[in-house]
Amino acid sequence: MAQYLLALDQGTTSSRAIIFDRLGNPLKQCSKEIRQIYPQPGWVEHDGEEIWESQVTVARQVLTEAGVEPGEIAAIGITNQRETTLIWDKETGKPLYHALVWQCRRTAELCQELNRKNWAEPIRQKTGLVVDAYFSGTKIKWLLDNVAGLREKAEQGKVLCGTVDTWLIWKLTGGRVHATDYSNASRTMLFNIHTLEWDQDILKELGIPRKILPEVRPSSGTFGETAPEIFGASIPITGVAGDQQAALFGQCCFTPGTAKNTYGTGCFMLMNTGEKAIPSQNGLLTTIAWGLDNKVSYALEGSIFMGGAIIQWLRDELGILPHAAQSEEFALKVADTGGVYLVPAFVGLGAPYWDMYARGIIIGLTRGTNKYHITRAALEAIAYQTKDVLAAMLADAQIDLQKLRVDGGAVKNNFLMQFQADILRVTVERPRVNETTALGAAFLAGLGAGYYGSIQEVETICQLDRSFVPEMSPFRAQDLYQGWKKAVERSKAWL
Ligand SMILES: Nc1ncnc2c1ncn2[C@@H]1O[C@H](COP(=O)(O)OP(=O)(O)O)[C@@H](O)[C@H]1O
Ligand SMILES: O=P(O)(O)OC[C@H](O)CO
Repeated sequence: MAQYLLALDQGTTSSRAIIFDRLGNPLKQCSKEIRQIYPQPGWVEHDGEEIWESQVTVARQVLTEAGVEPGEIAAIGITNQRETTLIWDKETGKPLYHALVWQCRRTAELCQELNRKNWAEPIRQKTGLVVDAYFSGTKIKWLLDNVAGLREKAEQGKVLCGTVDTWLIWKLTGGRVHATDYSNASRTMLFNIHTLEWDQDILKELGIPRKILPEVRPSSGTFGETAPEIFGASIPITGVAGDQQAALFGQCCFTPGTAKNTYGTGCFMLMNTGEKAIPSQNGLLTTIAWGLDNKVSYALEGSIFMGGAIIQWLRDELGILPHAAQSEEFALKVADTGGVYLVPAFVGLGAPYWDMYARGIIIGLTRGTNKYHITRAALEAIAYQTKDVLAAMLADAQIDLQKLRVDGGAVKNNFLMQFQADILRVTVERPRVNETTALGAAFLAGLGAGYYGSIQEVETICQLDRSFVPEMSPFRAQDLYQGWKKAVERSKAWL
């Protein structure tokens, strides 16, 4: 009797596998780190074979450790680091180059060229994205232009290309299915998010043959079955979504106006905007949330480069914090930051400022400033950045937000969550299951396999751990936030 769902979560730093029961409880989870390859400053690669090997290893391991037979898995859901691009030989199934990772900046010059050729506006209109090396499109062009013989092979239809989900589907189905889902396609900068087709004009400009790209399918539905030799029995793959969209789904943000923020290394905030693709006037991305029940839902997205990574910096580089978890205790040792602000523009500022020449500052220092003030200022900076993005989102969507759902490694920090609620003036809701990305993939797979009858059934599974309601006076919150805005101005255009 198939009673469980298996989520495969292929992230930037690790491959994970989690088995969930019908009520969304994680039964068992396994993970394996993957190597980060930096061939040149600003270049980031992964080994495609290692992505596959690590993912299949943890999938097998989780089944063994949980004592669950493949036949007890109703369906597999796949979620993945987005934008990262692979290219492989159709015959042998071998990668023809390392995967170019979303963080890789090697195509920045290609993007500037596209901007010079006035592609920014058409690309924004068609794909909802800004022209940036972050997305897959220019990565594919780079591979075709720079890997010897690749363009000819591509023209002859001998190679296949895709994001990490597509690579895993291809491998899991024994090379039978070359497909992706709408949410992943919407991160390539090649996909028209309105007509739901690969865009011929952009493909032509970048010299990418249509035939190397995968078929695009709804996020919930049939993608194929795993080859029997992989797990000892075939398991249907019925859910696929990019990790941030999967987290939005795992947080049950099903209705327009609901939003989640993930506090990991960086922060990614997504708001469901329903069947409307809202163009951003405030530096956010318009993206596809998922395709489900013959409908496509859209989202607005704001990306913050430095989130929990600021805490890692205090720990590893400044050495003033023994463990990330201790940041809460440190912050609570002082009543406030004593007027200190930390603007973590270590790699420039992302949404909504988009200033790549900004650099980090700590400002407002006095003789009385100590490590507790600085730690508190670092945590507060995460909350202020989130407020910046949310303000842009509310301006774009023209709505009011009552609640923000949160997940990721840093949400364990109760001080941060309370301060977030105080600064945003909205209730911050932390879910019972923090593995929302994997849970979202499991939900999509469960719906696609008919394991769950409806989205309403899934909604009953989402449960809260704790809500944080604003306690600080609105005047004080406004005052503090104004200080932040002033500090941000000082960090801009530094280089
Ligand atoms: N208690 C805590 N308070 C603040 N930050 C924390 C805490 N625990 C972990 N973090 C931060 O959360 C991040 C890890 O979260 P995670 O969701 O695992 O990130 P990712 O998926 O990006 O690797 C790290 O940057 C770490 O500094
Ligand atoms: O793998 P993560 O969790 O760092 O997420 C990466 C994002 O999908 C990049 O867009």
